[in-house]
Amino acid sequence: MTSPLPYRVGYGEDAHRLGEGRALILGGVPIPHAERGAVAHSDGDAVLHAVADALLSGLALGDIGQYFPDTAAENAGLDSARILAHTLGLVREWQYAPVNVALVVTLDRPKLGALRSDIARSLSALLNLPETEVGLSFKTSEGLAPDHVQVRATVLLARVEG
Ligand SMILES: Nc1ccn([C@@H]2O[C@H](COP(=O)(O)O)[C@@H](O)[C@H]2O)c(=O)n1
Ligand SMILES: C[C@@]1(CO)OP(=O)(O)OP(=O)(O)OC[C@H]1O
Repeated sequence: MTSPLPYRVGYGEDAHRLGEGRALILGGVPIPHAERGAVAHSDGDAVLHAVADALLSGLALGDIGQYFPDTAAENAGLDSARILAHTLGLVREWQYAPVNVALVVTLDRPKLGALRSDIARSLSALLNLPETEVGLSFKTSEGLAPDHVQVRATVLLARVEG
């Protein structure tokens, strides 16, 4: 399976409500001292969900909910790294590979700046990309949406031979 295009662009988003008693995991990194975490069927890693959706959208392969329904008991508490690994497998089947990713994480609290390199390193390992190809922006909602985490992700995919 492949397409004639040498490059394809993908875009994904995810948002989760923040609730007490939940861990906040972003890009595979548990965020220390987070007062609230993502309320979700899986582990709620909105970064990995947005990146996986961006990869799928770049190849017009739908979205993660089609592959990992939130109605399936076996997906409860799912490690989102498994969603990303499955998605990367589909990308490889289509003979593409990610070239770079660019993300915007909107979260009022906690501040994430001190964790930028931890999150970039984790994403770089999960995506098999150099850290220089993982762009991370953090934004507050300026108090407009204090009860949720939102992530937007773009990815460039390049066709690979064989
Ligand atoms: N969770 C967050 C949100 C933002 N930051 C950093 O704060 C700076 C100001 O953000 P604004 O939304 O007010 O523009 C900016 O440098 C962000 O990187 C953060 O570290 N963690
Ligand atoms: C990941 C899945 C599956 O566990 O559930 P959630 O963790 O709720 O996440 P979401 O981004 O809302 O949608 C995809 C789901 O199918």
